[in-house]
Amino acid sequence: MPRPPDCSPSATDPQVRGERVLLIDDSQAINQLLRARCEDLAGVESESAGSLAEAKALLAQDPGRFFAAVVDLNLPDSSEGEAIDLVQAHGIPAIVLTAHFDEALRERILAKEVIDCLLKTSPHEIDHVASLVRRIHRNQNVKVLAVDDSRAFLSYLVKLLQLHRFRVFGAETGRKALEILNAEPGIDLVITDYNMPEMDGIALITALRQQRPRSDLAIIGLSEVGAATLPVRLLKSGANDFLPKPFLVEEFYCRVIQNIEQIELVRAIRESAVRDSLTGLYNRRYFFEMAEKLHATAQRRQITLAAVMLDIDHFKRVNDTYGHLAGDRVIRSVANTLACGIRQVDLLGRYGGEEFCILLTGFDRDHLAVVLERLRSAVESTPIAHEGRSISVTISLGATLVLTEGVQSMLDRADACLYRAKHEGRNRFVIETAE
Ligand SMILES: Nc1nc2c(ncn2[C@@H]2O[C@H](COP(=O)(O)OP(=O)(O)OP(=O)(O)O)[C@@H](O)[C@H]2O)c(=O)[nH]1
Repeated sequence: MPRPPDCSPSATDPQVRGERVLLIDDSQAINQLLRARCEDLAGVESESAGSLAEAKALLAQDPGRFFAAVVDLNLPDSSEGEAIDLVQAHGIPAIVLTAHFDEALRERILAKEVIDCLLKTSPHEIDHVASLVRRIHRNQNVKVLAVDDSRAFLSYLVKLLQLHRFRVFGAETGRKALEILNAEPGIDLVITDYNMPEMDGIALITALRQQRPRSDLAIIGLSEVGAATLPVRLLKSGANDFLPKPFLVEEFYCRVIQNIEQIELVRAIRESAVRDSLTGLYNRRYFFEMAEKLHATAQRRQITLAAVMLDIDHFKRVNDTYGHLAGDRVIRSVANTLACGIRQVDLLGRYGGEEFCILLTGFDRDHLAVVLERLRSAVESTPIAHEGRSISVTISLGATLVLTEGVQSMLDRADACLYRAKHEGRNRFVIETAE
């Protein structure tokens, strides 16, 4: 899926608690296989220990770097699951691996409040572990709101969700839930009880649906076993799913994960429809869709609108000298530099090939010149590493502040300015104003 350029290093995001997974298994082969699958499938780095003693040594320094641990139940120096207790004592949730399985063992391990207990008998199972590691890693950035008027049950829900590393919010009333949802952007899942005083689950779900559709916010309704029609009433009022209380913890996690992944899938499909696959910038179609709105607002409110066209100088030479893969890398790097050089409110898109377009509101000529010079100089001073070589490129930019009838005609005028900038020697900008 094309992803928008990232100007903030996610590794330093204070919300992300750990970036690595700890693998504890006395089989080197399993550790190596897991390490490879966690990297390939989950994009997650790992550190491994072959025994309880080695795990202790790894955890002696900065255990906060681990967001989860995959723990073999039987180690040479531990056969009673001491490694599970060890990682949990450091606040690290555990995925437990066993070579064989029976119901009594499963019960005993799940009672230790682990993420899951899985077999490690086939490569298929190892992939399953890696998928779970990816899920837990991602959960660190997924916000979930739990709503229940019973304080005890609410803290139980919160605990279950925190074990899977979600960022959890709790509310004891529907009204409080609505307050949290408005104050905290980006909540993806609400789990709400039905039986609550003042505002019951159905009233809360109805209110939530007025703000966010099913495809954007998942809701799971919970209720004690009661009226047979209750699940269907919850679903009809807008819940995506229903779970009777009390539930099996494993079923709870299955449903939470399914609902979160549904939301992520819809989001990914939406994103890939509006983003260019090489750069992650908006594609031309979506750029125009948004640009028409900005243009209409600028006309209505009488604010200045600048249309900018820019392209990479002598880009054909980059392809000819270093090859098309290098050319693609240069286009990606320039896109990233541009994205980091403008404000969030500005609109940037890939126009085609090595050409980009930007719309900016509220700038006079002098301020626009400052922005364009900043972009020009940022690209010039950002060499791109490719196969041990460093490629430097420059850009030329053309811009108009003449607010004509449509976006296309403004971009045509900006393109004429870009042509002048090329003609005057490249690596520069030309701005057209109304005077
Ligand atoms: N690698 C790569 N090359 C592309 C892509 N899209 C277009 N190109 C190449 O970009 C080059 C654009 O070259 P020209 O339009 O001649 O312009 P230029 O060499 O940049 O020269 P000036 O614009 O005049 O400075 C062509 O060789 C295209 O094949 C792409 O997605 N990836």
